[in-house]
Amino acid sequence: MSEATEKAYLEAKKLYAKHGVDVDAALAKLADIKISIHCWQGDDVQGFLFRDKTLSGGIAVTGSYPGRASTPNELRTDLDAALALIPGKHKVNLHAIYADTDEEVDLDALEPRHFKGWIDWAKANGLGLDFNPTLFSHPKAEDGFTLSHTDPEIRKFWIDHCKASRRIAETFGRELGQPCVTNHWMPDGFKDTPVDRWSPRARLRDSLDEIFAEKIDEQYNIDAVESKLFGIGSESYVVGSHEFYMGYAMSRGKTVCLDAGHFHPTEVISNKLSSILMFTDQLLLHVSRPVRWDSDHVVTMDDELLEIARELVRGDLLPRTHIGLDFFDGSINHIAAWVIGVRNTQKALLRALLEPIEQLKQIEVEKDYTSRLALVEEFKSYPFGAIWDHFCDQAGVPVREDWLTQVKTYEKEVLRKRGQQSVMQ
Ligand SMILES: C[C@H](O)[C@H](O)[C@@H](O)C(=O)CO
Ligand SMILES: [Mn+2]
Repeated sequence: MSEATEKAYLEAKKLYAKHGVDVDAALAKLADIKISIHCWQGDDVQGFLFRDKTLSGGIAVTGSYPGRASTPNELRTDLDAALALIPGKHKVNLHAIYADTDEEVDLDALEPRHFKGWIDWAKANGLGLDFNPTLFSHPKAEDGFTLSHTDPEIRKFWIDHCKASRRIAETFGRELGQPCVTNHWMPDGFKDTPVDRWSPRARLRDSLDEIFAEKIDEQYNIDAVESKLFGIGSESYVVGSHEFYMGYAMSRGKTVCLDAGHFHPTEVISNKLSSILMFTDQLLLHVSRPVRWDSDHVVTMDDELLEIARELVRGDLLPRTHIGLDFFDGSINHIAAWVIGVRNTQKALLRALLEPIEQLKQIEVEKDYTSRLALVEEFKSYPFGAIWDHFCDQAGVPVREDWLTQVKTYEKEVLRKRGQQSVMQ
């Protein structure tokens, strides 16, 4: 560590200690938090199974930054490059379309062996894996309906795909010694106001019940369900709404997934965490950033990210929350996007861990709202950056923006040599 970094760290530590904040304990907690890094930022949600299919499902990637991964090996090499710039040991979140196989296999016939390359790589790198069935970018999802489709044949195809996905996830969990979270998200919905809101939801409920009827040990696989308010082409009605999945998860013992970009523009997920975890065991987060119509911009250190982190820390909700990221930006360096998103999420958690929580809670109980506001505001400018620099240094990853130099070198030596691909979706 440079002398200046060390000095700044020791000075900062003294300031926090004045308020009874144990910086070492905060850093130990931070080191234990795994972030699930979504593989799909690395290739603009293209996957490897259906290379000629364009992205569907009411989500979109814009931008054509050169060098996106187009093979499993390239994607893993890119993830290696990003992970080298991120402190701690994490998880990687795969979608079914990222199968590593030369076989021509459809989604309903996928098996754990099609993901052997990922399992071997995760094992070698001490990483966990999470999973998602892919219910989009496929001919059988072309009219925007999957598990709630009116055609029983199409529903069966997607039910079989989700069943296959849970078996793959179970293998991930068993092989890697840590549970795999399998998140079920599907785009089903109508562009315009439907006449019948009930029937698609009844069909979705029944399809999910059939998928989850197969017992899989929760030690290896945790099932989550992700709602959405609207997508492109499903502006008026989404079958899997927030209320639908709240009810479904609560009644079936499943895990709710909250995506920060899936609610009304002024509605925030930070205010939902304590309510949901009051009544369920676990929660999955898709940390993202909505911007107007888009739910998936790269995570920045904005107010909502900080508030999510504070809720998790102040409510002691971290042990019951799986933190995943979900964004895809094709207009910037794909590796930098991962690094920015993960490091920001970690930094927000550190800021929350460095707050004098007991003192603030006591002040609130005493109804001294003036001191509450004053202290919370003052703590926003406490020198958490010096503590973060120390954490990065101890973890052997670049301090501050030094990581960008490595990304630029990687771009020059690896990404630019892959050639210019057109990725505008
Ligand atoms: C690719 C993911 O499954 C997708 O982003 C989903 O999680 C989502 O948020 C869709 O809007
Ligand atoms: Mn999501």
